[in-house]
Amino acid sequence: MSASAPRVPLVEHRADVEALLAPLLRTERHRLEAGLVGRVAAAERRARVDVPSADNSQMDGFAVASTDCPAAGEEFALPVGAPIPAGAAPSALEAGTARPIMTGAPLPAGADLVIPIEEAVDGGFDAPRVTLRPLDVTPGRYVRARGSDCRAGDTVLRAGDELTPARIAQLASVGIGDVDLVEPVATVVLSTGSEVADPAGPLPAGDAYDANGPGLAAALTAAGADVLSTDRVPDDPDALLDLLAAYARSGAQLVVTSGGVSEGAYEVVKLAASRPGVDLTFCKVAMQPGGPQGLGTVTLDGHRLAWLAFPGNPVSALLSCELFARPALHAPARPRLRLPVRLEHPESSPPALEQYRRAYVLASGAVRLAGGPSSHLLGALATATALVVVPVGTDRLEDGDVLETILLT
Ligand SMILES: Nc1nc2c(c(=O)[nH]1)N[C@H]1C(S)=C(S)[C@@H](COP(=O)(O)OP(=O)(O)OC[C@H]3O[C@@H](n4cnc5c(N)ncnc54)[C@H](O)[C@@H]3O)O[C@H]1N2
Ligand code: MOO
Repeated sequence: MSASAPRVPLVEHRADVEALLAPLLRTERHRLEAGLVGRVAAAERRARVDVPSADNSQMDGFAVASTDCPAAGEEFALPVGAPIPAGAAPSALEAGTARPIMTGAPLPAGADLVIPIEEAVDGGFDAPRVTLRPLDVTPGRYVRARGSDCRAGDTVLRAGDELTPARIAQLASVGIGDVDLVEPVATVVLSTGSEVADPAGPLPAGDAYDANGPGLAAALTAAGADVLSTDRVPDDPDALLDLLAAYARSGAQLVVTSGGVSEGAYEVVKLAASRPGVDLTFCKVAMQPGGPQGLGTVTLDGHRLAWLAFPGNPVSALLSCELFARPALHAPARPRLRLPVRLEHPESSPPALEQYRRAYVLASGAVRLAGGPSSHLLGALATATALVVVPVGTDRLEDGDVLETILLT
């Protein structure tokens, strides 16, 4: 592409990445179990039962009819009937009696109120009579109504929802034993660049340790991908294609590369793009960091891989994963809020680009920018808790400006 090609709007590139990855996303049914925590639902589920399944007691105490109780605070005695443990199917309450009832036990027909044992002033669960002085005798007190948590037929899971511990608990509580989930996409991560070194080894002068391999592998794993391997390759298209052929044979569905997509003389991904079997397009997205992007497919030995070619600067690579790969892999959406930005002095932003600034969320509910806008400033991203989105058309940020903020934690 020429240097003057128009910038592609971010939403357009995101849609292209989604279209590329959509055929890779399979759905499978799984038995509901703890190991599914963090996975993402592919389909809606509805409650099979009311929860609670019957009107039941919220306290250990006595089930009574409110019509048998004088006013709140007054003392009165009632004969004690058969106790109702949790799990019992109780007979009806005889008028003018009290039944010991345990938390979670069904309310007997005829009772509309539970008086907790702490409000018994004489007698108890085992005595023939109990004297009560309730603080309140309003019908429904300490009664959990059938269906007050969830009604049969209510939607309890939507496509795209993350299976959190609470969701797993609720699904179980409404009788759902299996769920349809988005299956992890088999992914390989490849850091390109002759200067990119193994973090376990020595660092030759002027080189850089491979931050993108571990970083992208972690980000893709967090997005639900199954990362099969992480490798490095020098600026040599033959070496790159050899690795891609091995990936294609290994059952990988997606390769994510970093580097080699800008305007230099040794852009290895761009050089590989002219080889047989490689179908990649390159563009500059109207964003910063993360402008130079490539996407497409590579077909080698009869196996086809989708290919996301991210830029090499470490913040650009991680941001590309956040904004393009995550939604396309159907990872749960991050919370987005509009928050005021606290600045010591005004900051500039390139008005033609959507700029992503690293930031901390303050206890006050505002955000403070962390570090500068450059795409090599990985340290600030490592400590940031949010990304502030400076929209296209903005050339200056002032203290107190309210901006969309993506929460990262
Ligand atoms: N003439 C132009 N030059 C550049 C442009 C441009 O539009 N015109 N765009 C700049 C932008 S923006 C970015 S982003 C980078 C993208 O370049 P590449 O994708 O080709 O990436 P590299 O050149 O290979 O690397 C860039 C930078 O990042 C370091 N790097 C690369 N991989 C890793 C890694 N795995 N771990 C740590 N650091 C890595 C690399 O050493 C470079 O410093 O291009 C600009 N140039
Ligand atoms: O787009 Mo580059 O990612 O700004 O450094």
